[in-house]
Amino acid sequence: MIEVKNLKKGFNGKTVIQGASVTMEAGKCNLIIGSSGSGKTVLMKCMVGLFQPDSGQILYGGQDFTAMDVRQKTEIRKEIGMLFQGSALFTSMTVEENIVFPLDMFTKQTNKQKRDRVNEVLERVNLKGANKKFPAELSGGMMKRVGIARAIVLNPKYLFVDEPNSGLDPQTSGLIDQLINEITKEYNITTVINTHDMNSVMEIGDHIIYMYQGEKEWEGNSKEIIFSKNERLNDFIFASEFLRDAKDMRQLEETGKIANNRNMEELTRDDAPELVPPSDDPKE
Ligand SMILES: Nc1ncnc2c1ncn2[C@@H]1O[C@H](COP(=O)(O)OP(=O)(O)OP(=O)(O)O)[C@@H](O)[C@H]1O
Repeated sequence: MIEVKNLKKGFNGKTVIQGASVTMEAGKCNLIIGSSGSGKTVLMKCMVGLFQPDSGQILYGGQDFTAMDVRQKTEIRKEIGMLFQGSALFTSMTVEENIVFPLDMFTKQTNKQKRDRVNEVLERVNLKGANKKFPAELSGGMMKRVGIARAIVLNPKYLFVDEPNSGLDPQTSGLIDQLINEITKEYNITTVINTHDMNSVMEIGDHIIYMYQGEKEWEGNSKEIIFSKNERLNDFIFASEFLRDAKDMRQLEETGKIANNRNMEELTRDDAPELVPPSDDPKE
């Protein structure tokens, strides 16, 4: 679990994060959403220690990361896996060399142990045997999977993923989301994802934080987001006409004003009660 308490961060006198408080839960995909410039990346960079907050606290498993010295912060960083935009693979290194990099940095494992671990994570991301390939030989989705393999090679407790679906087609995006979601549950990782992708929000949004102008405006899960009454959030997620229509349909279904498929089956059974159209008479 990661707790962010009253976090503030600004640049050149302009406050970007205005006292955000939020908890990232273990074993869940915690999604940060919000329009461009709302502070999602700055919040994430503060959490992983790439930016020093102006004030507030970030607690990893109850320990205050912001108050730690360099040695203590390094210990926490060993527990953090990161996948930032574009996969950020080293292009001159093979897949295996890319994945072994954190093991070289942070462990004293033997070559055999490292090779075994690389093979294990490659298998986990369905890239068995891709060890000797170079990034240029891989598709965008495969590169993301190598990035995920590298991010989990140290068995992290925390996983940070920035825009996992950027540059991917919808189907590949779905597969990457699925993989991140499975890994999160399998290893009980606290996963934090910055995303603009509404499919991800609906598919893997165990816990969603909506940022608006540097503050947490709303939080909830993928079921609650559809019924939220928060106007700013609704303007953001239902920006497209299509999604607005889909939302209206879903609300009507939920409130029983229209028959969904299941109701329709029940209503058309031979023994179903006779359908009586609703009356327009205001007295009834
Ligand atoms: N290093 C920096 N120096 C100065 N200002 C910065 C810096 N990093 C971010 N900002 C400013 O902080 C604000 C929030 O930026 P941030 O990148 O967090 O937005 P975002 O919500 O992640 O946007 P996007 O969805 O486009 O990635 C922006 O106004 C940006 O210009």
